[in-house]
Amino acid sequence: MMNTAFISLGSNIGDRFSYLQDAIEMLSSNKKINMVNYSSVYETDPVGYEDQDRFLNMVIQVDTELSPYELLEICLAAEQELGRKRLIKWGPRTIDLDILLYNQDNIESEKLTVPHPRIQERAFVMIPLLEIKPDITLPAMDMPLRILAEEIPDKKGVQIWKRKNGEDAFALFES
Ligand SMILES: Nc1ncnc2c1ncn2[C@@H]1O[C@H](COP(=O)(O)OP(=O)(O)OP(=O)(O)O)[C@@H](O)[C@H]1O
Ligand SMILES: Nc1nc2c(c(=O)[nH]1)N=C(CO)CN2
Repeated sequence: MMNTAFISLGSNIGDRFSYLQDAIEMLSSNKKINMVNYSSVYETDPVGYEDQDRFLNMVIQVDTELSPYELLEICLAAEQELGRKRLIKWGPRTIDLDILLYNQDNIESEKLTVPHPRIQERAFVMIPLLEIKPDITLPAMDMPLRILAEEIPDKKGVQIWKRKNGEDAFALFES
């Protein structure tokens, strides 16, 4: 069965854009993952732990035959491969991949919580997510995220860094 998932990517160490590109290439190289869409790349003020460099953040949409747990394993493996180290909670990282949504499923287990529990607190997630899916609704919410996000906190801390051009899923990385 084909499933749709939204994944957020973030990086604030080293060549941040290359980490985003490499992570997307790793996910796309999996035969069971198809890139469907992606947002512009945003430069964002750090949230949670503030004494660190600004992030590049973006959101991608994929179609996949993988279960949510298999998709998580692929994301964690890509993080490992790209040198992610967990030193400080919410601290600097070469790459962070979070599963925001998987269809309209609600998943709550030790390993995985979907929808990602902090979507609605994070302008750096909501702005790119709404860019690619303006009418998105979170499961068990009777209102589109766009309405819930009208009073997005810290909107000023999220600025376009590289604008998406065209609909081709790889155009972003060609220019
Ligand atoms: N929706 C999800 N997407 C990715 N990882 C998740 C999700 N829900 C739970 N996890 C678990 O969280 C762990 C990763 O935590 P991590 O250190 O990346 O958190 P973080 O990205 O720093 O913080 P935050 O969760 O606030 O974004 C993974 O090992 C995974 O098992
Ligand atoms: N701007 C920004 N801040 C963060 C980010 C992130 O990706 N972007 N990730 C965090 C932990 O998941 C904590 N804080």
